Amino acid sequence: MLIELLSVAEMAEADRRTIAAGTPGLTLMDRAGVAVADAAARRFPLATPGLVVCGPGNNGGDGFVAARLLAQRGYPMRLILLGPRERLTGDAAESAARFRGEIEPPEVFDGVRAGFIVDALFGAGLDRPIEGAAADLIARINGAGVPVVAVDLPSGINGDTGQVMGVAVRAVETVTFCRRKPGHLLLPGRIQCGRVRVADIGITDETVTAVGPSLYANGPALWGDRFFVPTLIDHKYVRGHAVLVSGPRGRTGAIRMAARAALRAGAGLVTVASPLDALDENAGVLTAVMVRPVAGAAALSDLIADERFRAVGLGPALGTGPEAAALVDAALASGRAVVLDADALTLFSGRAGDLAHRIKAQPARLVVITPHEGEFARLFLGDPLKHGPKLDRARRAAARLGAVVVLKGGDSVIAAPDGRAAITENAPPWLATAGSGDVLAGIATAMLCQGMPAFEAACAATWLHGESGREAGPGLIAEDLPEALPRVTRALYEQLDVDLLTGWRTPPGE
Ligand SMILES: NC(=O)C1=CN([C@@H]2O[C@H](COP(=O)(O)OP(=O)(O)OC[C@H]3O[C@@H](n4cnc5c(N)ncnc54)[C@H](OP(=O)(O)O)[C@@H]3O)[C@@H](O)[C@H]2O)[C@@H](O)CC1
Ligand SMILES: [K+]
Repeated sequence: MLIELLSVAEMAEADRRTIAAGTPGLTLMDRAGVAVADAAARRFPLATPGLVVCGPGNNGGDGFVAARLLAQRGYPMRLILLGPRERLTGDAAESAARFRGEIEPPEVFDGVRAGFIVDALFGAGLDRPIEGAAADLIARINGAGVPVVAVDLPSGINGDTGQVMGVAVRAVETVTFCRRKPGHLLLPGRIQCGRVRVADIGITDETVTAVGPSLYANGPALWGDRFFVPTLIDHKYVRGHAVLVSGPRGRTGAIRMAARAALRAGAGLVTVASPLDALDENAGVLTAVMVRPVAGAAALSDLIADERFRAVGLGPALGTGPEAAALVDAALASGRAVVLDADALTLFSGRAGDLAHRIKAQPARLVVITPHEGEFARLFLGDPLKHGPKLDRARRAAARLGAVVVLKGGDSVIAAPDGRAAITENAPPWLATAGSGDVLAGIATAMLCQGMPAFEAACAATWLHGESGREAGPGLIAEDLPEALPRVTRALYEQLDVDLLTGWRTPPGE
């Protein structure tokens, strides 16, 4: 699937440019209607009675086209229009005029015997909460117990945010055009969409590029060319030495999981920097991961002054007292790439400005932060940035902090200070388990350690984390995630055409 995601405004701009370049809007609408009719025909046997529910805009226009085509193909079709027919304008009015069947009012809904419904009420033009007759119609659609194919978006889902605008259709399939929109990936939109199909309606790739999208679906197509793959001639220091900073005695498990994940994710060497009182606890159970006694912030500074330590990860069970704060300061003052998670973020509760100040003191250095919603809310306590749609918040936080932000969840959003962002869609529900975030922090540290740029590193880490969750399957505990990474990495190498004997990537055309 194509990786660019277009905002509603970008899609309208691509549409406008395509029309200006000579393709009539009605042609685009016809192609959209064909794609919807094809999707319905693929799903429902011929002669299944269908009901198309049209709204007052161009989404409804697409519905009129689909109804006409399905009727021509032999489906007994009925069509309901919300609002007076005279309100239809432009291409939608023209498409309504070409529809030969009866246009019925919403009141007849309950009397219609349908085997499927095409939802063409609202798409990209939904701009306020749905109330009254429209809300009532959506409730009836959902209550009908009949599969729904949605045109562009399930009506009620905001295309930019994935949020439900009061009420929303629940579809089994959504047919969208040109590229997916953020609302197809962001929750709860993604669930309401069912399967998403992208139809080509003749908007060229050049037009999409010209519109300048900066949002992507997270996957190897986005960052694969920056993913570090070791070759036969590389020694382990090429992959860097990562440091994970342990919490105090009795709270060391989290960092060991992060450390193991970092090693599995390809860091050349991994060291757990351990307070003295926790040394036995850490050393007793670590083997390939090394342990170093690090007595406080000054000792951490000394350790990572060595440039072979490329990346530092800290936060999981670090603590939130002054000693922990000093450790975070030492990491941020070091010039090494840094991943901040959990307690390292809680330490800056309501003080995002202080964190930004520390990060921006070294603008070229890479910082990734991995808050879940609770940590994000604490970080921006009392700040308007705390409110609003997830994608917006992640982007504004990244710009404010000068760091790449991974705002975690079932639809983790990764945002960079330069405005680029990605939405992750491969996380299985069972990935939300104790310690899962610690593992992600470890993988992210490993990606930075291997020299990936911060945005790509964060995207790759989040994707690998999701894949490992899928690979481990239901019932997983966080310890399973690092163990699933080898299989996930092998599959990724295959996808990236990496020769497993040499680590070389197959040249194009080979
Ligand atoms: N872009 C493309 O390339 C192509 C786009 N195409 C299609 O066009 C669709 C976008 O069409 P669109 O812009 O006309 O918007 P649409 O979703 O029909 O809704 C607008 C209407 O709904 C109304 N309305 C809004 N909110 C409301 C509410 N809460 N409650 C009640 N009413 C509400 C609003 O009314 P008003 O605000 O004027 O009162 C207006 O009448 C897009 O999703 C795709 O399917 C294809 O044809 C192919 C090419
Ligand atoms: K719709």
